[in-house]
Amino acid sequence: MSTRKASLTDKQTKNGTSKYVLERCASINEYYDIAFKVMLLGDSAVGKTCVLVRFKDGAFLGGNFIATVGIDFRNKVVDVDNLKVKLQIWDTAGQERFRSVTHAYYRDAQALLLLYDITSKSSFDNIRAWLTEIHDYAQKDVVIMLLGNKSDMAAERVVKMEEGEKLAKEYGVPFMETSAKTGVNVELAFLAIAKELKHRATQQPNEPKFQIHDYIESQKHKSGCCMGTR
Ligand SMILES: Nc1nc2c(ncn2[C@@H]2O[C@H](COP(=O)(O)OP(=O)(O)OP(=O)(O)O)[C@@H](O)[C@H]2O)c(=O)[nH]1
Repeated sequence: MSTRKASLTDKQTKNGTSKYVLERCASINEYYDIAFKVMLLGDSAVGKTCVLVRFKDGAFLGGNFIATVGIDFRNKVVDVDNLKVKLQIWDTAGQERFRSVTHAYYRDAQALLLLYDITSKSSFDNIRAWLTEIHDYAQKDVVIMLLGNKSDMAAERVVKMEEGEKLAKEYGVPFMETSAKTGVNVELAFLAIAKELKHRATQQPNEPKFQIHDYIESQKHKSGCCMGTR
């Protein structure tokens, strides 16, 4: 598939860390009970690839920024209430010229992580346009989460956390600030999504609905870390 010109592979090869490619191959056969497709969306350079690599490998892809070409994916299996949940996470190119490629993938996604960069006002202002695209191309009941990334860059911040919260509230979606560099809230974001999707897929009629906002709040308090989570 020509459009899956592996962005991660490109980046990793250029950074001399091709072990990621091998790890991806090894993980393909990992056992799982249930699988979901998750997509990362947002402007170019907001940190989508770095958030994915942080979640998958616990590492930060620093150094020169190399834009994703087209779309690529990586798998990660997480435990949710004694079930192995495989997240197939699609990393999309934020650049406008790849938009028609990524549109084709929206309809298969059960969850979308929509990112902006807290040091980039334009990436935040474009969130409304991204939500319009989501409305046009994604499934009606897709799970959406808004992430304000690069929370470690406090000195360069131009988007207040309250602005992110307000926008998320307006659209009724969960929100948190993340840092692919320090790892703050990255795992929590994906786990919350995995739990929501698992509950939707397996919920019995008399079972209470999973409350993703409450879950995020409870985890935030449990970890004693509240920086950047709402
Ligand atoms: N300080 C800091 N830098 C980050 C963070 N996340 C990403 N970056 C940097 O931001 C730049 C862009 O990151 P990418 O993950 O490649 O951005 P992207 O959204 O995948 O960009 P496209 O592939 O063009 O869509 C890189 O130089 C990263 O090192 C973060 O949380 N903190």
